[in-house]
Amino acid sequence: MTTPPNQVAPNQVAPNQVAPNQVALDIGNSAIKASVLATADDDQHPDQTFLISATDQNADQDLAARLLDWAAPLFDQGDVNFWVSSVNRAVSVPLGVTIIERHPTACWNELSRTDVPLSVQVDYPDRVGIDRLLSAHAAAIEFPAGAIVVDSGSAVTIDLVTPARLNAEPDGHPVFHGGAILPGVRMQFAALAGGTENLPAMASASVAPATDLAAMSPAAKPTTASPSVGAFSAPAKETESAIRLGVISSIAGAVERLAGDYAKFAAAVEPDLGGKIAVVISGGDADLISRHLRISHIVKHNLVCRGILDLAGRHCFRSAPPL
Ligand SMILES: Nc1ncnc2c1ncn2[C@@H]1O[C@H](COP(=O)(O)OP(=O)(O)OP(=O)(O)O)[C@@H](O)[C@H]1O
Ligand SMILES: CC(C)(CO)[C@@H](O)C(=O)NCCC(=O)O
Ligand SMILES: [K+]
Repeated sequence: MTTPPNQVAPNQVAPNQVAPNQVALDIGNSAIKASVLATADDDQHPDQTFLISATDQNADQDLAARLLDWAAPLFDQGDVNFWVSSVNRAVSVPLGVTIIERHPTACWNELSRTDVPLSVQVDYPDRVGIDRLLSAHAAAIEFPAGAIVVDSGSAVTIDLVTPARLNAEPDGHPVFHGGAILPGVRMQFAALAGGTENLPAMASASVAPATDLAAMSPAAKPTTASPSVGAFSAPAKETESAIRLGVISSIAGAVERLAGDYAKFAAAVEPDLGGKIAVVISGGDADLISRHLRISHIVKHNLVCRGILDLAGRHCFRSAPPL
Protein backbone atom coordinates (compact mmCIF):
# COMPACT_ATOMS: atom_id res chain seq x y z
CA MET A 1 0.00 0.00 0.00
CA THR A 2 1.23 3.51 -0.69
CA THR A 3 0.71 6.63 1.39
CA PRO A 4 0.59 10.06 -0.24
CA PRO A 5 4.00 11.38 0.75
CA ASN A 6 2.82 14.94 1.37
CA GLN A 7 0.62 13.73 4.21
CA VAL A 8 3.54 12.20 6.05
CA ALA A 9 5.60 14.39 8.35
CA PRO A 10 9.33 13.68 8.22
CA ASN A 11 9.47 12.46 11.80
CA GLN A 12 6.81 9.85 11.13
CA VAL A 13 9.03 8.05 8.69
CA ALA A 14 11.42 5.74 10.45
CA PRO A 15 14.92 6.30 9.12
CA ASN A 16 15.84 3.77 6.48
CA GLN A 17 12.37 2.25 6.57
CA VAL A 18 11.91 3.08 2.93
CA ALA A 19 15.15 3.99 1.20
CA PRO A 20 14.58 7.15 -0.81
CA ASN A 21 14.84 7.09 -4.54
CA GLN A 22 17.89 8.96 -5.78
CA VAL A 23 17.06 11.21 -8.73
CA ALA A 24 19.67 13.12 -10.74
CA LEU A 25 18.55 16.36 -12.42
CA ASP A 26 20.70 18.15 -14.99
CA ILE A 27 19.22 21.63 -15.31
CA GLY A 28 20.67 23.37 -18.35
CA ASN A 29 19.66 26.43 -20.33
CA SER A 30 17.30 24.64 -22.75
CA ALA A 31 16.35 21.42 -21.04
CA ILE A 32 16.25 19.40 -17.84
CA LYS A 33 17.35 15.77 -17.90
CA ALA A 34 16.19 13.44 -15.15
CA SER A 35 17.55 10.01 -14.31
CA VAL A 36 16.99 7.62 -11.40
CA LEU A 37 19.59 5.51 -9.62
CA ALA A 38 18.84 1.89 -10.46
CA THR A 39 18.48 -0.42 -7.49
CA ALA A 40 18.82 -4.17 -7.60
CA ASP A 41 15.13 -4.85 -7.18
CA ASP A 42 13.41 -2.29 -9.35
CA ASP A 43 12.61 -1.93 -13.00
CA GLN A 44 14.57 1.06 -14.17
CA HIS A 45 12.41 4.17 -14.20
CA PRO A 46 12.90 5.71 -17.66
CA ASP A 47 15.12 8.78 -18.10
CA GLN A 48 13.27 11.89 -19.21
CA THR A 49 14.09 15.21 -20.88
CA PHE A 50 11.93 18.26 -20.16
CA LEU A 51 12.30 21.21 -22.50
CA ILE A 52 12.39 24.59 -20.76
CA SER A 53 10.04 27.09 -22.35
CA ALA A 54 11.53 30.55 -22.79
CA THR A 55 8.17 32.14 -23.64
CA ASP A 56 5.47 30.44 -21.60
CA GLN A 57 4.38 32.66 -18.68
CA ASN A 58 3.40 29.66 -16.60
CA ALA A 59 6.64 27.91 -17.42
CA ASP A 60 7.70 27.38 -13.77
CA GLN A 61 4.48 25.71 -12.72
CA ASP A 62 4.28 23.69 -15.89
CA LEU A 63 7.82 22.39 -15.54
CA ALA A 64 7.20 21.38 -11.93
CA ALA A 65 3.98 19.62 -12.96
CA ARG A 66 5.72 17.68 -15.73
CA LEU A 67 8.59 16.70 -13.47
CA LEU A 68 6.24 15.61 -10.68
CA ASP A 69 4.15 13.58 -13.12
CA TRP A 70 7.27 11.74 -14.19
CA ALA A 71 8.36 11.25 -10.57
CA ALA A 72 4.92 10.17 -9.27
CA PRO A 73 5.72 6.41 -9.29
CA LEU A 74 8.87 7.15 -7.29
CA PHE A 75 6.96 9.12 -4.66
CA ASP A 76 4.55 6.18 -4.45
CA GLN A 77 7.48 4.01 -3.35
CA GLY A 78 8.74 6.35 -0.63
CA ASP A 79 10.73 9.51 -0.43
CA VAL A 80 12.80 11.06 -3.17
CA ASN A 81 16.19 12.78 -3.01
CA PHE A 82 16.80 15.14 -5.91
CA TRP A 83 20.51 15.71 -6.63
CA VAL A 84 20.62 18.76 -8.81
CA SER A 85 23.21 20.09 -11.25
CA SER A 86 22.07 23.58 -12.19
CA VAL A 87 23.61 26.12 -14.53
CA ASN A 88 20.25 27.90 -14.68
CA ARG A 89 19.18 29.10 -11.23
CA ALA A 90 16.29 31.15 -12.65
CA VAL A 91 14.72 27.77 -13.38
CA SER A 92 16.16 25.55 -10.63
CA VAL A 93 15.35 27.77 -7.61
CA PRO A 94 11.58 28.11 -8.22
CA LEU A 95 11.42 24.48 -9.32
CA GLY A 96 12.97 23.31 -6.05
CA VAL A 97 10.60 25.53 -4.04
CA THR A 98 7.53 24.15 -5.83
CA ILE A 99 8.63 20.55 -5.46
CA ILE A 100 9.26 20.89 -1.74
CA GLU A 101 5.90 22.66 -1.32
CA ARG A 102 4.16 19.70 -2.95
CA HIS A 103 6.34 17.02 -1.28
CA PRO A 104 7.65 18.40 2.01
CA THR A 105 9.54 15.22 2.83
CA ALA A 106 11.52 15.21 -0.40
CA CYS A 107 15.11 16.51 -0.42
CA TRP A 108 16.34 19.02 -2.98
CA ASN A 109 20.13 19.27 -3.02
CA GLU A 110 21.97 21.56 -5.42
CA LEU A 111 25.48 20.31 -5.96
CA SER A 112 28.58 22.46 -5.89
CA ARG A 113 32.19 22.02 -6.89
CA THR A 114 33.23 20.51 -3.57
CA ASP A 115 30.79 17.63 -4.13
CA VAL A 116 32.74 16.51 -7.21
CA PRO A 117 35.98 14.59 -6.61
CA LEU A 118 38.14 16.48 -9.10
CA SER A 119 41.16 18.69 -8.71
CA VAL A 120 39.96 21.78 -10.60
CA GLN A 121 43.06 23.45 -12.04
CA VAL A 122 41.72 26.67 -13.52
CA ASP A 123 41.98 30.31 -12.46
CA TYR A 124 38.54 30.52 -10.83
CA PRO A 125 37.41 27.02 -9.86
CA ASP A 126 34.14 28.24 -8.36
CA ARG A 127 33.04 29.79 -11.64
CA VAL A 128 33.20 26.58 -13.66
CA GLY A 129 29.75 25.25 -14.55
CA ILE A 130 28.87 22.33 -12.29
CA ASP A 131 27.64 20.47 -15.41
CA ARG A 132 31.16 20.59 -16.85
CA LEU A 133 32.62 19.14 -13.65
CA LEU A 134 30.04 16.38 -13.36
CA SER A 135 30.50 15.37 -17.01
CA ALA A 136 34.27 15.32 -16.49
CA HIS A 137 33.81 13.17 -13.38
CA ALA A 138 31.62 10.70 -15.27
CA ALA A 139 34.11 10.56 -18.15
CA ALA A 140 37.06 10.09 -15.79
CA ILE A 141 35.39 7.02 -14.28
CA GLU A 142 34.82 5.40 -17.65
CA PHE A 143 38.07 6.52 -19.25
CA PRO A 144 40.74 6.42 -16.56
CA ALA A 145 43.50 7.33 -19.06
CA GLY A 146 41.85 10.74 -19.51
CA ALA A 147 39.13 12.25 -21.67
CA ILE A 148 38.24 15.19 -23.84
CA VAL A 149 34.69 15.85 -22.73
CA VAL A 150 32.33 17.52 -25.20
CA ASP A 151 28.87 18.69 -24.13
CA SER A 152 26.96 19.89 -27.18
CA GLY A 153 24.02 21.67 -25.58
CA SER A 154 22.78 25.28 -25.59
CA ALA A 155 26.46 26.10 -25.34
CA VAL A 156 29.15 23.63 -26.38
CA THR A 157 31.92 22.91 -23.91
CA ILE A 158 35.10 21.01 -24.81
CA ASP A 159 37.06 20.16 -21.66
CA LEU A 160 40.07 18.09 -20.63
CA VAL A 161 40.23 15.71 -17.68
CA THR A 162 43.32 13.57 -16.91
CA PRO A 163 44.11 11.04 -14.19
CA ALA A 164 45.66 12.11 -10.90
CA ARG A 165 49.40 12.60 -11.23
CA LEU A 166 51.48 10.45 -9.01
CA ASN A 167 52.33 12.47 -5.85
CA ALA A 168 50.90 15.69 -7.29
CA GLU A 169 47.25 15.31 -6.26
CA PRO A 170 47.36 14.24 -2.61
CA ASP A 171 43.65 13.39 -2.68
CA GLY A 172 44.17 11.22 -5.75
CA HIS A 173 41.49 13.04 -7.73
CA PRO A 174 41.56 13.32 -11.52
CA VAL A 175 42.46 16.76 -12.82
CA PHE A 176 39.99 19.06 -14.59
CA HIS A 177 42.15 21.35 -16.75
CA GLY A 178 39.46 23.66 -18.17
CA GLY A 179 38.47 23.88 -21.80
CA ALA A 180 36.65 25.88 -24.44
CA ILE A 181 33.11 27.29 -24.66
CA LEU A 182 31.27 28.13 -27.88
CA PRO A 183 27.65 28.68 -28.90
CA GLY A 184 25.59 25.55 -29.53
CA VAL A 185 23.82 24.66 -32.77
CA ARG A 186 20.53 26.30 -31.95
CA MET A 187 22.17 29.43 -30.54
CA GLN A 188 24.33 29.81 -33.68
CA PHE A 189 21.28 29.44 -35.91
CA ALA A 190 19.44 32.08 -33.85
CA ALA A 191 22.43 34.44 -33.90
CA LEU A 192 22.68 34.29 -37.70
CA ALA A 193 18.94 34.86 -38.20
CA GLY A 194 18.81 37.63 -35.59
CA GLY A 195 21.94 39.46 -36.66
CA THR A 196 21.35 39.69 -40.41
CA GLU A 197 18.68 40.89 -42.80
CA ASN A 198 18.85 37.99 -45.21
CA LEU A 199 19.48 34.83 -43.25
CA PRO A 200 16.44 32.68 -42.40
CA ALA A 201 15.42 31.17 -39.06
CA MET A 202 16.46 27.54 -39.13
CA ALA A 203 14.56 24.62 -37.68
CA SER A 204 16.64 23.17 -34.85
CA ALA A 205 18.82 20.52 -36.44
CA SER A 206 18.29 18.14 -33.54
CA VAL A 207 14.50 18.34 -33.52
CA ALA A 208 14.44 16.09 -36.54
CA PRO A 209 18.00 14.97 -36.98
CA ALA A 210 17.19 11.65 -38.55
CA THR A 211 14.90 13.00 -41.25
CA ASP A 212 16.81 16.24 -41.86
CA LEU A 213 20.17 14.71 -42.16
CA ALA A 214 19.16 11.49 -43.83
CA ALA A 215 17.57 13.59 -46.54
CA MET A 216 20.71 15.64 -46.95
CA SER A 217 23.25 12.94 -46.45
CA PRO A 218 22.75 9.48 -47.83
CA ALA A 219 26.28 8.86 -46.55
CA ALA A 220 25.29 9.17 -42.85
CA LYS A 221 28.19 7.50 -41.22
CA PRO A 222 29.26 5.51 -38.19
CA THR A 223 31.08 7.26 -35.37
CA THR A 224 34.57 6.50 -36.62
CA ALA A 225 34.12 7.57 -40.22
CA SER A 226 36.83 8.21 -42.71
CA PRO A 227 37.60 11.92 -43.19
CA SER A 228 36.80 11.67 -46.86
CA VAL A 229 33.12 10.90 -46.27
CA GLY A 230 31.34 14.24 -45.91
CA ALA A 231 27.72 14.17 -44.80
CA PHE A 232 27.08 17.61 -46.28
CA SER A 233 28.26 18.71 -49.66
CA ALA A 234 31.02 21.27 -49.17
CA PRO A 235 30.86 23.96 -50.44
CA ALA A 236 27.10 24.23 -49.94
CA LYS A 237 24.95 25.37 -52.86
CA GLU A 238 22.12 27.26 -51.12
CA THR A 239 21.64 29.42 -48.04
CA GLU A 240 20.15 26.95 -45.55
CA SER A 241 22.65 24.25 -46.45
CA ALA A 242 25.42 26.81 -46.12
CA ILE A 243 24.26 27.69 -42.60
CA ARG A 244 24.06 24.04 -41.58
CA LEU A 245 27.47 23.32 -43.07
CA GLY A 246 28.98 26.33 -41.33
CA VAL A 247 27.45 25.79 -37.90
CA ILE A 248 28.07 22.06 -37.70
CA SER A 249 31.60 22.44 -39.07
CA SER A 250 32.30 25.09 -36.44
CA ILE A 251 31.52 22.62 -33.67
CA ALA A 252 32.92 19.43 -35.25
CA GLY A 253 35.98 21.37 -36.43
CA ALA A 254 36.57 22.82 -32.95
CA VAL A 255 36.39 19.35 -31.42
CA GLU A 256 38.83 17.92 -33.97
CA ARG A 257 41.30 20.76 -33.53
CA LEU A 258 41.12 20.96 -29.74
CA ALA A 259 41.36 17.19 -29.33
CA GLY A 260 44.83 17.45 -30.88
CA ASP A 261 45.80 20.50 -28.85
CA TYR A 262 44.56 19.01 -25.56
CA ALA A 263 46.33 15.71 -26.20
CA LYS A 264 49.59 17.64 -26.69
CA PHE A 265 48.95 19.65 -23.54
CA ALA A 266 48.22 16.47 -21.58
CA ALA A 267 51.41 14.80 -22.84
CA ALA A 268 53.42 17.88 -21.84
CA VAL A 269 52.02 18.26 -18.32
CA GLU A 270 51.77 14.54 -17.67
CA PRO A 271 54.54 12.71 -19.53
CA ASP A 272 53.71 9.50 -17.67
CA LEU A 273 50.17 9.34 -18.99
CA GLY A 274 49.67 5.87 -20.36
CA GLY A 275 46.97 5.10 -22.89
CA LYS A 276 45.01 7.15 -25.32
CA ILE A 277 42.78 10.02 -24.29
CA ALA A 278 39.17 9.29 -25.24
CA VAL A 279 36.88 11.84 -26.89
CA VAL A 280 33.45 11.62 -25.25
CA ILE A 281 30.40 13.52 -26.54
CA SER A 282 27.18 14.26 -24.69
CA GLY A 283 24.37 16.84 -24.87
CA GLY A 284 21.23 17.39 -26.93
CA ASP A 285 23.18 17.69 -30.19
CA ALA A 286 25.62 14.84 -29.51
CA ASP A 287 24.27 12.52 -32.22
CA LEU A 288 24.17 15.32 -34.76
CA ILE A 289 27.78 16.35 -34.13
CA SER A 290 28.87 12.71 -33.96
CA ARG A 291 27.69 12.12 -37.52
CA HIS A 292 30.04 14.83 -38.75
CA LEU A 293 33.14 14.15 -36.66
CA ARG A 294 36.23 12.80 -38.37
CA ILE A 295 38.06 11.59 -35.29
CA SER A 296 37.16 8.53 -33.28
CA HIS A 297 34.92 9.29 -30.35
CA ILE A 298 32.21 7.84 -28.13
CA VAL A 299 28.70 9.25 -27.64
CA LYS A 300 27.50 9.02 -24.02
CA HIS A 301 24.09 10.45 -23.39
CA ASN A 302 23.25 12.07 -20.05
CA LEU A 303 26.83 12.35 -18.88
CA VAL A 304 25.91 14.90 -16.19
CA CYS A 305 23.27 12.56 -14.73
CA ARG A 306 25.70 9.64 -14.91
CA GLY A 307 28.20 11.65 -12.90
CA ILE A 308 25.59 12.57 -10.31
CA LEU A 309 24.25 9.03 -9.94
CA ASP A 310 27.75 7.63 -9.52
CA LEU A 311 28.22 9.95 -6.54
CA ALA A 312 24.73 9.33 -5.17
CA GLY A 313 25.26 5.56 -5.42
CA ARG A 314 28.42 5.84 -3.36
CA HIS A 315 26.79 8.33 -0.92
CA CYS A 316 29.66 10.63 -1.45
CA PHE A 317 28.19 14.09 -1.36
CA ARG A 318 29.62 16.32 1.34
CA SER A 319 26.19 17.81 1.81
CA ALA A 320 24.34 14.50 1.77
CA PRO A 321 21.40 14.10 4.13
CA PRO A 322 21.23 10.77 5.97
CA LEU A 323 19.86 8.03 3.71
N1 LIG B 1 12.79 22.53 -28.47
C1 LIG B 1 14.09 22.67 -28.26
N2 LIG B 1 14.54 23.68 -27.50
C2 LIG B 1 15.85 23.83 -27.29
N3 LIG B 1 16.80 23.04 -27.80
C3 LIG B 1 16.40 22.03 -28.56
C4 LIG B 1 15.05 21.77 -28.82
N4 LIG B 1 14.99 20.67 -29.57
C5 LIG B 1 16.23 20.27 -29.80
N5 LIG B 1 17.11 21.07 -29.20
C6 LIG B 1 18.57 20.94 -29.33
O1 LIG B 1 19.17 20.65 -28.11
C7 LIG B 1 20.29 21.52 -27.91
C8 LIG B 1 20.37 21.82 -26.45
O2 LIG B 1 20.95 20.69 -25.86
P1 LIG B 1 20.74 20.28 -24.34
O3 LIG B 1 19.35 19.85 -24.15
O4 LIG B 1 21.84 19.33 -24.02
O5 LIG B 1 20.96 21.70 -23.68
P2 LIG B 1 21.22 22.12 -22.19
O6 LIG B 1 21.66 20.99 -21.34
O7 LIG B 1 20.06 22.91 -21.74
O8 LIG B 1 22.43 23.03 -22.52
P3 LIG B 1 23.47 23.75 -21.53
O9 LIG B 1 23.91 22.73 -20.56
O10 LIG B 1 24.56 24.15 -22.51
O11 LIG B 1 22.73 24.87 -20.93
C9 LIG B 1 20.06 22.74 -28.82
O12 LIG B 1 21.26 23.20 -29.41
C10 LIG B 1 19.13 22.22 -29.88
O13 LIG B 1 19.80 21.93 -31.08
C1 LIG C 1 28.96 26.89 -20.26
C2 LIG C 1 27.65 26.36 -19.71
C3 LIG C 1 26.51 27.30 -20.10
C4 LIG C 1 27.41 25.00 -20.38
O1 LIG C 1 26.23 24.42 -19.92
C5 LIG C 1 27.72 26.18 -18.17
O2 LIG C 1 28.69 25.24 -17.86
C6 LIG C 1 27.98 27.45 -17.44
O3 LIG C 1 27.08 28.22 -17.23
N1 LIG C 1 29.27 27.69 -17.04
C7 LIG C 1 29.73 28.82 -16.29
C8 LIG C 1 31.03 29.37 -16.80
C9 LIG C 1 32.15 28.35 -16.90
O4 LIG C 1 31.95 27.14 -16.90
O5 LIG C 1 33.34 28.78 -17.00
K1 LIG D 1 24.78 20.54 -20.39
